[in-house]
Amino acid sequence: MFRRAVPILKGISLIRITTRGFNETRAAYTATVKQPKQTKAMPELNFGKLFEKIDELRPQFIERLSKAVAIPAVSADESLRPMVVKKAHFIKGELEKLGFQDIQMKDLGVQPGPVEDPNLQLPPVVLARYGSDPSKKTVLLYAHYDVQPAAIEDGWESEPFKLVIDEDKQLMRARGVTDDTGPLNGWLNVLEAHRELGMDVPVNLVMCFEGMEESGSIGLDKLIADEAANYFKGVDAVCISDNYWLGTKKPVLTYGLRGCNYYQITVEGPGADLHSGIFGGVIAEPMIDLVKVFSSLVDSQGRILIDGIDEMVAPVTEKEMALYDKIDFTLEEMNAASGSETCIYDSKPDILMHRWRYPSLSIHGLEGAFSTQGAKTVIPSKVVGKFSIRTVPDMESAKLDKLVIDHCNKVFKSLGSPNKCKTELIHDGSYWISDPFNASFTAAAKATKAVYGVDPDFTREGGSIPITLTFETQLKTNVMLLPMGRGDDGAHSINEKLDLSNFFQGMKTMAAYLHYYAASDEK
Ligand SMILES: C[C@H](N)C(=O)N[C@@H](Cc1c[nH]cn1)C(=O)O
Ligand SMILES: [Zn+2]
Ligand SMILES: [Zn+2]
Repeated sequence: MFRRAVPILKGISLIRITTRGFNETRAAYTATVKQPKQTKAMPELNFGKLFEKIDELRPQFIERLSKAVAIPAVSADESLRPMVVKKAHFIKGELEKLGFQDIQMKDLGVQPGPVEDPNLQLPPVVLARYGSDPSKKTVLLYAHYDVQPAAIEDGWESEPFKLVIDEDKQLMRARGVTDDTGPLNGWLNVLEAHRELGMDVPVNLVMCFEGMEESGSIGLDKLIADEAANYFKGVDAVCISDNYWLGTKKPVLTYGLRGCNYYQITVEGPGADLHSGIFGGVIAEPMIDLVKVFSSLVDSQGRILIDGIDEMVAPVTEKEMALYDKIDFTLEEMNAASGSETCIYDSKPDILMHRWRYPSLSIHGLEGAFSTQGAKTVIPSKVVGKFSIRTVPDMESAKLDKLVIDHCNKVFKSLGSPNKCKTELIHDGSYWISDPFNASFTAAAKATKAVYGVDPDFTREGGSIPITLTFETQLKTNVMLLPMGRGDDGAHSINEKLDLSNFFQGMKTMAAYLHYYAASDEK
């Protein structure tokens, strides 16, 4: 290793250090992707002032987050679509205040697929730039401003759309704090800290914030394809902060995601909901048919029962197996995150493989059925069941759809029911797996070390960010996932939280990442 002083970025001192290669975890990654190529020199930077400023701006950052999470931008709820649009405008306002340029609200048109309102408009994609210096690299920062549904009756300790700071636990609670309003705000705050310090932002920024991620990123693929040679021209790297550490202690960088194909099964028969005392045992009940079809999809050990799916999954290699033991994660962390001891597997490799590299099928819910307290003796006339399959290499989406729909049709036919049954895809998003041996991952690893004092683990994510592969293929760039929150944050669940330390350390990591990436010899 050698050190030599190199020119100083405004406000940041810089010492160049050659890197010697890759740690074991990263070397083991070769199991599933290409061989690593050596990344050249990466400088050491001093972030003292920048990190102090991020801490100092705490009241402003909490206020911005509090305003953002107060807007119930639930993309899955058609009746809340105006709120999703309101949040887009809130973000636009913040971008304007922070001096972003070329801010555009991209209209994606009418929402396709099964919707109640055939004229339902998709929420806009918010685009903005900061800087256009041809001598700098350009980083595209993607995040989503929509959130999952949430209601206090689900068991929240406090109103889901009101930011609560729990001083005892040193955390913030509200829908979206970790997924993904907190990280989205993180990028705005990083920019604010630079401006407050009069510090040069070391890269050009292109922001891309969407409002349909939680509903399959409908409409965004086309926008990215259309803008690849326009708004997104010159993007060198894409950074997404929209997932979580695997556990609660060790920071991670993420190089893979599962995909998600989301389906609905509609079973209908009687002309109206009926009295079960009058019609029970006499007419064919849609709910009974639906439960039969549901039960044919998956067993209680999580095994998918649809023929042909297992055959599409890429085989496990020895090299890949060696990777799992090195990851910092325990069954106890898994249980703590689920709030139970209901895990199907007890070994770390089994848990990780079933979370990252095998498909899973989840049954999410029902429309049209009696669902409140009490004992209503009704036969629902039409029920719509929702389920999804998390997809992995090498599953093909269209082939999977055919297997799923043929399976449901076959099982329904075998029931001999006079009802009607239709299975359809609501949305899909591809899995993604990348080569983490590039300048963007190296910069993020350096940033993580600078903030947390440890090397990050390199992980895959069981969840999905549907647009990731599209960025990679359309912009022909690397994508790097830089999570802010922890594995026990309760994303999509009740009492979603973000630890204050993760918010502030996360913003410091984001800031440091931009500087390390700018200073890297490679793109
Ligand atoms: C990981 C990310 N924060 C997330 O929660 N993604 C959603 C996206 C989604 C919704 N429907 C299909 N994909 C998820 O993984 O559920
Ligand atoms: Zn998300
Ligand atoms: Zn989510």
